[in-house]
Amino acid sequence: MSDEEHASAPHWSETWRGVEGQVPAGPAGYGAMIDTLRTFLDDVAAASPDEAIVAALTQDMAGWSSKLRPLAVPEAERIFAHRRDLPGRGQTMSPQLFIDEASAESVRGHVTFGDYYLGGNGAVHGGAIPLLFDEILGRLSNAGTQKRSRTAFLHVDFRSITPIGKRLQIRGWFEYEEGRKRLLKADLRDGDTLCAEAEGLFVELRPGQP
Ligand SMILES: CCCCCCCC(=O)SCCNC(=O)CCNC(=O)[C@H](O)C(C)(C)COP(=O)(O)OP(=O)(O)OC[C@H]1O[C@@H](n2cnc3c(N)ncnc32)[C@H](O)[C@@H]1OP(=O)(O)O
Repeated sequence: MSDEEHASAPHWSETWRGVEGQVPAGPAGYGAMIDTLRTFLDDVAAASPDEAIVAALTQDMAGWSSKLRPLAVPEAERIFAHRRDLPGRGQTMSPQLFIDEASAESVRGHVTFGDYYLGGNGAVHGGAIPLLFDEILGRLSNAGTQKRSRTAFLHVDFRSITPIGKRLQIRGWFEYEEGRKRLLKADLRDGDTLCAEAEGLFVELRPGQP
């Protein structure tokens, strides 16, 4: 998907876009580069390359690392994971989350775990699913007029296998707020099948807390 297609896709509600503030513009094509990186990681995970391909790939990747290393900037100036206008925030640590509907109280979206997230026997790795829940609930906790919070705990129940390569539905919502504490819940479904559900406590940061 091109940056233009990303930008016109109905992914962020105005509510989320408004509260999440400015995003770094970044160079044209950044979203497409991250999409290519995601596909690349899936291809690496799925392939059984021969020795020549492994050697060539290692050399190519090392070449790109040496081009990128001198371009490193401080965290505040980084683009990776800061493009909140793009599905998946322009990062590859967690799977690409597409938001279909969002408000300050709840959010609904979809996600497909590629081969990169395979645990075994066609099931998504058990560590990749909490990443997704933390992503969606962390963003929801900080939506609306909320002050910034951090995850204090994230409890995940794995109810059935989460399949690789299938479009899954994800929802998140506020349960309650009490002082600085916000309890949020989320679930991940494959059609009618509940794959996993989560409960997270997010604690509003005091001034000066990192
Ligand atoms: C765009 C980005 C999207 C992705 C978002 C991702 C969000 C994240 O993952 S953040 C990274 C992971 N989280 C962290 O690193 C947090 C590390 N922990 C901390 O910084 C602190 O422990 C923090 C801020 C959570 C709480 O510390 P502090 O502010 O001192 O709170 P504290 O005063 O101890 O507790 C406040 C209340 O929360 C409760 N609480 C705090 N931690 C817990 C916990 N783990 N379990 C249960 N209750 C807790 C306390 O009991 C207290 O309750 P009450 O007011 O009823 O007495």
